[in-house]
Amino acid sequence: MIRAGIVGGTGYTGVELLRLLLPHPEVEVAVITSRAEAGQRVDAHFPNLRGYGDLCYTPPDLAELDTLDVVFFATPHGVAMDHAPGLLAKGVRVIDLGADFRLADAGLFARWYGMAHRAPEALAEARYGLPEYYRKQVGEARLVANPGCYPTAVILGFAPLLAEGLLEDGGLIADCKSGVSGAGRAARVDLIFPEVADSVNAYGVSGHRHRPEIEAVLSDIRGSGLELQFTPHLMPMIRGIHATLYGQLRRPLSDAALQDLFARRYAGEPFVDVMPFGSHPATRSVRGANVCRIALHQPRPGRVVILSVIDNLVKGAAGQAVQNMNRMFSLPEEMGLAHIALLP
Ligand SMILES: NC(=O)C1=CN([C@@H]2O[C@H](COP(=O)(O)OP(=O)(O)OC[C@H]3O[C@@H](n4cnc5c(N)ncnc54)[C@H](OP(=O)(O)O)[C@@H]3O)[C@@H](O)[C@H]2O)C=CC1
Ligand SMILES: CC(=O)N[C@@H](CCC(=O)OP(=O)(O)O)C(=O)O
Repeated sequence: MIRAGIVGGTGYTGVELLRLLLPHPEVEVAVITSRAEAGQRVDAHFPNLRGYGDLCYTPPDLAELDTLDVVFFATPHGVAMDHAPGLLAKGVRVIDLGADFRLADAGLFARWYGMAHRAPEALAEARYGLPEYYRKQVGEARLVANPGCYPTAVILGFAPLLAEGLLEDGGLIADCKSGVSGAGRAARVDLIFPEVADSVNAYGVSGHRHRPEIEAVLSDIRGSGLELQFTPHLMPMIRGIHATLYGQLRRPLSDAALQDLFARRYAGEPFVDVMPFGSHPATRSVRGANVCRIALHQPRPGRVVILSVIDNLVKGAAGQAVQNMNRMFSLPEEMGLAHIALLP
């Protein structure tokens, strides 16, 4: 059995990790941390986990984490970078659901996250945990940077066309909507029910920290630098990300050729569903499942619109982290991730 620890076990992604890892046939969750709830039973706070053991929260303690096989950091940025080097030195593998190791360039990290990177050596060895594009690297990694939720939806949608050099540089747009759980569980007035219900707003239009992540990864996949407009919106729903991606083709492609390109690129990928051409995937169709559903449109010749939906807490966070763990420990990638989305 893989002995796993979760740092940040009271947040939405930490609890989602528990939902996926407690029934995982090859994993024993040995440590779950919370500073605020140390000593409390996990299922006293999260009754959906009753019947899955008697785990209690402990304070984050490096000596205890040192003894594990893998530690997941489901913490705000700036936490994992302080612990990862010590854990790696003890042979513990690390998966960070936060942003500490996503931007390979420490200068870029400092600019967007407002803090100097405190573990540049670990940053240099971290691998970006999007198995559909970095499967081999994830399999060999000791430290995996789990992608951001918006970047997962945007990259999986844009990458097949960009990798083939089929999109013009100008006019790449990612217009995205997120459920409120994307902002985490910490109390904030702008996230209480009367503030978010029955209303929609854009935010971060002039610059959101996921933009450099998306641009860096798509540039890497394409093999040359690119820029895009990323516009996130907060939606009055709990889970889900819906990305509407706009691009202009460099040369004419029929609808059937477009569809075939995506179908071939994601053939055999257990967690990417290329829907019939012209479909309109709903976030509801991925709720609770580790899947990204993609649909293609070409409303006018050359204008491509790609729709990509994920559950931010599953394929956008905890599910992808388990997929990465499976890969790092040479288990089948689908293990423990066979959930069908909740409908309605
Ligand atoms: N929500 C989402 O949809 C997604 C989130 N992410 C990222 O995953 C990470 C976790 O997100 P989320 O679950 O939403 O966050 P939450 O705010 O819901 O939870 C944060 C958790 O981290 C713990 N924590 C906070 N500060 C520290 C610290 N200094 N040391 C140790 N533990 C700490 C908290 O517990 P306590 O304070 O009691 O120790 C809590 O359990 C973030 O980096 C986020 O950006 C990534 C993709 C999607
Ligand atoms: C709705 C909402 O507020 N979403 C968050 C992004 C999700 C997240 O947690 O950020 P990471 O993926 O970088 O870890 C935001 O826009 O800041």
